[in-house]
Amino acid sequence: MTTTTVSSAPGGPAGTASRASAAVRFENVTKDYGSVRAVDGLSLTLHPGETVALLGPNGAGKSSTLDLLLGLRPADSGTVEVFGTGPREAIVAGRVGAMLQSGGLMEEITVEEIVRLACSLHPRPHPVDRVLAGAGLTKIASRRVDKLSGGQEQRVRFALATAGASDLIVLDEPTTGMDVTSRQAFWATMREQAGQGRTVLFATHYLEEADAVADRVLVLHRGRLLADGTASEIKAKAGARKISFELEGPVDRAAEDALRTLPYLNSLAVTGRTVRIRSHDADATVHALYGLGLYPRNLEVAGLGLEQAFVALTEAAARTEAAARTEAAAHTGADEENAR
Ligand SMILES: Nc1ncnc2c1ncn2[C@@H]1O[C@H](COP(=O)(O)OP(=O)(O)OP(=O)(O)O)[C@@H](O)[C@H]1O
Repeated sequence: MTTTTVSSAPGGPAGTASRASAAVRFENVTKDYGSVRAVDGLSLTLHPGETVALLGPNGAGKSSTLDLLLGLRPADSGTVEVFGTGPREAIVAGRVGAMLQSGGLMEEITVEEIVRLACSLHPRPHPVDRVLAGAGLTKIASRRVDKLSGGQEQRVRFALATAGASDLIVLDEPTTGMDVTSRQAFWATMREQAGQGRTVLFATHYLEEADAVADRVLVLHRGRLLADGTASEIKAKAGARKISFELEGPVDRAAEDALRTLPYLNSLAVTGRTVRIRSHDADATVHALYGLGLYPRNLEVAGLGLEQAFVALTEAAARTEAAARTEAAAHTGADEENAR
């Protein structure tokens, strides 16, 4: 049987004070859609003032996680708290602003009117002009919402998310469809919001945005947290430095065996005389390489981008899962064999 814990309000039982100081707290949260487990025992804490990127391949559970956080769907089990209360209480108190991926905007209403409406509904509204300017909408304030381009619609959604002084801003793939200039303006506004102490959580497929904007990166895979750290820490976890060089002669078995003894080795690929290595600590690996007496030439060391790190991590997780499935299937086969 699964249970959903009802979150406690601030000032409640012992232990609540530290819980309330977290902006977001997930504890062992699970969400199923029929036979699909979208969120699988997820635990995490976001602290006030953090800007956090939520990454993951398609279907990793990013939108489901945000839906749970916003109280749009109930968790099947576990606890979801926003500023120490349930998501709905936090939203009613005006503490959360959200920009979701889809969701139709009202029709036959102008940009200014819809923003004005959002401001009027917020318990702690910002001035309408400021919200319009922050989302780059001043020049198209009198245009009808149903006549906007996809990127302009995104900016309206952003304006709705920032209509008041919310403490947490949740954004699901916010810059999809925006041109480069709009994106830059968007992130400038977002940085301003974060600078005022707001917590910002955004799901994105643009890894360069996560790298440039986020203090912290969460990588989801099959509803589970695969990595949690700064962009640099995520890169390091994936074996973040690439080392390449050539050897004078062909790389024979002895040379390859010697290379495999290098410290902090994440992967080793040999093509003819060219050797490519991924290392968790390039300085230590290169230092040891010179100790092997192999005389590397044209040595290059390059950083792994967040994108490559993300691909490396998710592919490694998929490989581990596939190996576990194969092993489980082999066990099942052996059990059946033994039973005969
Ligand atoms: N309403 C739903 N009914 C059934 N299955 C769903 C529903 N919503 C999501 N799923 C499934 O749950 C899993 C997680 O989906 P989710 O949309 O949370 O992932 P995501 O990381 O946001 O993906 P994307 O990057 O493609 O937006 C997927 O397997 C998806 O097919």
